[in-house]
Amino acid sequence: MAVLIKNVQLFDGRQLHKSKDILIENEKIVAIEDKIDERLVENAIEDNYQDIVKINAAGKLLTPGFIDMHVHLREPGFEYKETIETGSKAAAKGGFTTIACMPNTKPVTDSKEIVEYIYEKANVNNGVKVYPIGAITIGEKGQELTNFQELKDAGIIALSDDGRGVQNAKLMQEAFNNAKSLEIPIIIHAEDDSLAASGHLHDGQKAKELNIKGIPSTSESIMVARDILLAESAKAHVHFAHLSAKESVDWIEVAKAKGIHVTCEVTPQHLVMCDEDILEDHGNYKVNPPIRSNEDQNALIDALNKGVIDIIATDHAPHSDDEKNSGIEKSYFGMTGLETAFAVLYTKLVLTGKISLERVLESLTSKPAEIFNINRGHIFVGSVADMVLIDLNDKKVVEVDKFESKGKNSPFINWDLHGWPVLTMVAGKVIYKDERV
Ligand SMILES: NC(=O)N[C@@H](CC(=O)O)C(=O)O
Ligand SMILES: [Zn+2]
Ligand SMILES: [Zn+2]
Repeated sequence: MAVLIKNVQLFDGRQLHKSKDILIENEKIVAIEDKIDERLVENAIEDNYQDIVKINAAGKLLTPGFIDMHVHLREPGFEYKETIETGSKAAAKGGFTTIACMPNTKPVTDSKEIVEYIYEKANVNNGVKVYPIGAITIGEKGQELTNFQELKDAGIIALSDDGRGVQNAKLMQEAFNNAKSLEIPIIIHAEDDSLAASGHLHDGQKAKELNIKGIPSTSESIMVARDILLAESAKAHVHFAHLSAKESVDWIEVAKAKGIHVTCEVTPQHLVMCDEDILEDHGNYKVNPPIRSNEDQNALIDALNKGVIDIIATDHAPHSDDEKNSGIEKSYFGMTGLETAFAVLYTKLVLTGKISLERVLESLTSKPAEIFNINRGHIFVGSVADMVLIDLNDKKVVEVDKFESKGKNSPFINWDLHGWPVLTMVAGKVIYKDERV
């Protein structure tokens, strides 16, 4: 099987090219040229008894398949919220071809059995590559470290207690020391429980207005500062999940300048919203860390532009309607995001001139690949054909009824967005296609 994509704007993982033709044979990209002569291709392919699919992609953008290092697939244990299968379908529709899933499942991904279970389930789906993330502590209880060697041997890509912060500094120091000796990155959910103290929204104007208990920025930034220090002393790689506060970003800038091995991510929701955008007391606006002030939002955008923030990750966190539809105080934390991520970023950041298209694309492709050592994220001759075709001019209102994800808890419902993935391919095989392509 061969695919010839013609006249497409190409982002190769580093830069944009105006118009290219790309030939894919079997799993790989075999040619990228300004013009590929179709007759030559047809002859070559007939000789090899292959079928050829031609796609005229004039006006569309082709990029490496997106890589999302922060997804909650909820399996095992919370299949009513999402399964590996429904999450993989949502990923494909959103243009993601590689995702890493967080360990706050039931049971928690704290043993090789659960890692193996996820790999088994993931491989029977549409081809989206799923990497499990193992827990730092047993049951994510923050008391006893898991067996990092066993988890590494089973194939985890990183360690995290996402969903909660590890409160005990001594235990965290030990975790960094062990992770360093095995060269495993640790992804930090930065939250100090005593400061967060069961708040629900950013501790600012909106929380006051709605008379809802706030979560101060210091609950995040104190842990960012602590874990920079602990990672520094262990010489380990620390990656911070879903940054929300200006002060956290300031500490990361300092740490990077000192040469500490620190990387971090930001979510689309924290980049495009601030607490003033919370229009009603609805659970869909509730996420941990909370959507913070406009000043924080601007600091996050600025940091992504400067490279202080390295990558974008969705923190796709599906929940059931019952868990989200009874007001902010009673709802669970978390937002779905795989299917809307690119259109949200493109419409609210690229079209408004706040961030360049290249920077957004790089943050979703080559940068996460580089940081987590994944052999994807580029479109070069010889690379595996994990790619997504995007119609930048396509404009649609977000309708959750059309989501592949079981989670309908999106803060972007009814947003009018440009730039939708229309075809997603893994190793040369089409795994999602808009009916109009
Ligand atoms: N982000 C969230 O608000 N929720 C996540 C947990 C997490 O990412 O910390 C979840 O698992 O639902
Ligand atoms: Zn988290
Ligand atoms: Zn998360």
